[in-house]
Amino acid sequence: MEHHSLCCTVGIEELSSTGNVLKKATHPKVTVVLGRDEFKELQIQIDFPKKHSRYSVKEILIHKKFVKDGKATIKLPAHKIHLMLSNCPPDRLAFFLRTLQVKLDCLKQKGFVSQRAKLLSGKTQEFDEISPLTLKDLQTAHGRQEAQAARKSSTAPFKPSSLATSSSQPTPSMTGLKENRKRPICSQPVTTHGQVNENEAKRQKRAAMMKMTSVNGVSPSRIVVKQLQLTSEQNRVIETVKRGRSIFFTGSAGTGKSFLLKRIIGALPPNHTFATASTGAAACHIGGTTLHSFAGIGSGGGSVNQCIELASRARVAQQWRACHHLIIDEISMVDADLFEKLENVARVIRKSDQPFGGIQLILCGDFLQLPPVTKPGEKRRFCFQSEAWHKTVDTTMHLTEVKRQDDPHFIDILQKIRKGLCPEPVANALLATSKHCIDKEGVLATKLCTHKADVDEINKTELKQLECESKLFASMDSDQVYTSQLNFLCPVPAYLELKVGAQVMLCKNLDIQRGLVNGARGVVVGYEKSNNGYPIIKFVCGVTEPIKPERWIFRVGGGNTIVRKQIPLKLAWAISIHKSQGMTLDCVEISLGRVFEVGQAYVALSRAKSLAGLRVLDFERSCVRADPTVLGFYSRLELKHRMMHNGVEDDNEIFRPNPPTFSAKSGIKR
Ligand SMILES: Nc1ncnc2c1ncn2[C@@H]1O[C@H](COP(=O)(O)OP(=O)(O)OP(=O)(O)O)[C@@H](O)[C@H]1O
Ligand SMILES: [Mg+2]
Repeated sequence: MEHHSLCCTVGIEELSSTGNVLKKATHPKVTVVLGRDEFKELQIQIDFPKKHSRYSVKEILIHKKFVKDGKATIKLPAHKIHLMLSNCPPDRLAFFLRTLQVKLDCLKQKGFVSQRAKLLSGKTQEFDEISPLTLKDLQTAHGRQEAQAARKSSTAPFKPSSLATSSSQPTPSMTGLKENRKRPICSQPVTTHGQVNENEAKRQKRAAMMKMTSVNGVSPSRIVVKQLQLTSEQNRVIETVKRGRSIFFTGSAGTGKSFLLKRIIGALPPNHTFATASTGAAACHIGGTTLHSFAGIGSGGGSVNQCIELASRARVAQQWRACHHLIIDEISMVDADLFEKLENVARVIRKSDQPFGGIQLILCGDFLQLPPVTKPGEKRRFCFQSEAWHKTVDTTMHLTEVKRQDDPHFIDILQKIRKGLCPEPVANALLATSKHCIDKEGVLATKLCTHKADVDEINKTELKQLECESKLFASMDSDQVYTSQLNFLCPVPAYLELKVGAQVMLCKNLDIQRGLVNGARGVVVGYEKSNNGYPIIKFVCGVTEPIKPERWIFRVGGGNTIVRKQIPLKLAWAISIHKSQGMTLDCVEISLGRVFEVGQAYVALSRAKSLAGLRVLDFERSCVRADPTVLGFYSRLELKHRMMHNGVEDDNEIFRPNPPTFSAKSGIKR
């Protein structure tokens, strides 16, 4: 169902022969279906409440610049029609457009039935939903694109730079296209997340892809799926979300909670989905905004009535009313008081007696990581201790497969630390890391500090000590009015000062396969000779390459977005443990002498991908602490789960905090 239909808003523009708009109508909540007619030719059908319209598709133009925002325009020149799709779940829209494009390419390869043959056929009109994409379709379409590229390049003068783009448009000689077409390949359907339906099909697909790689030198993942696949437990969470349940999903650090949230965001309609997190850094990981900024209740410190008054301002209230799905990452840092106020505000502003005013909540985090910030002397109350939590959250699910680390020994150490346990072997293993030499070819380990003042001091001093000239890179912000908001939300500064030798960290996933991922560590080794003079970074993963500006887009409510374009780097001699929450780091040095918070040591240690990439200084067993209230909460959940399901896993609630399981890479079975 996912590949061929879209439920969204459709604007239909009818054009004159000169291209002027004659008529325009917008239809919210209609279904756009991709199908085939009786001649197996492509059709787009729009299902309105009482009728449908069909358009045969032979030539199309697709504008997909805003697919990530759930918007695209399909131009059908033969019909003089523009279909403007909006409020589509972004991932689903991307897959729909891909299906449309690929199926059309395949059809063009095969050839259309002539008008005369159609008239003479006497067939009755039919409409069948289109079949899912298969590897064969993808290859056929890919072959057609290559042939087009080859035709273009045979007429265009040779440009050396065309080699640089060959990774996205391989030439036939590079891909061995001919051999490729003859090779038998599986033709199993591919789903939204690129999974084929059967295990055997998976195996065949992998084998086919491996063959393609070896012959073509082209990454098959580029041809087939760019996205990493979800684990089965991640899939179960996404299915529960799609069923409309208000859910809290938890799991230890690195089990892919934020990763999954991004997929959930991609599966929900953007106009009604608000992605937030308790901190700016965490919000940035999921491309959202802070919970405070969404809620529009200032710091949340006022009384409930004051909060309601603040949230009643037109722009904020409109946001609350538009929200059907509220996502909150790093929920552990939201305290009970704030959660209760938000629940109250939601009911009043939305004029609904339902919990949270009927909004579906998608909460995610690990309460054994950083807790809510409290003032001295204030009693801490976690949001799971609130009445509002019990009223709202109807499903709790647990992710158990650790994806950040793949060494079972290190995962085991981290699991103990998470629960506040530090037996002697664990302490010894961590103490032994103080001798680790983790600085690699000029890339020094990032220091994780307990206090922010130390971070600023270290980065400033270290940069100053480099004797060469500095270079300043200024960001391009969509609107100067939002610069301070962007400074808060965006991981990269408005002005990035670099010097050769500066320790930096990548703040965006650029190329997962090559290790250019958010948190990847590197050092500045020079600048491009071109006009732009972008910094050339040598990364720990072995890649050395210039880093160009990237865009960060933040939804600030009401469908509005603010954008910053900047080099995706920040100084990385040091960062604070609070800022590091949610990150994955290559090489880390942690000073735990001044730990002041429960879960702080766990957050710091669990950023490292491996023990080998970790150096712990001033380690004392006393710095490992877990909050007893949280431990109680998790044990109660486990007990409840055992009692309800007698150890049998249920679709609605999974709770298996013990023991941790490991990703396939670790080689340990669950
Ligand atoms: N299904 C998956 N396949 C491959 N990699 C994955 C998958 N899920 C998560 N990852 C990777 O695992 C790492 C950790 O994921 P993520 O940051 O989402 O974990 P988390 O549970 O949010 O951790 P934390 O509690 O520290 O915030 C990331 O590098 C992410 O890309
Ligand atoms: Mg996370």
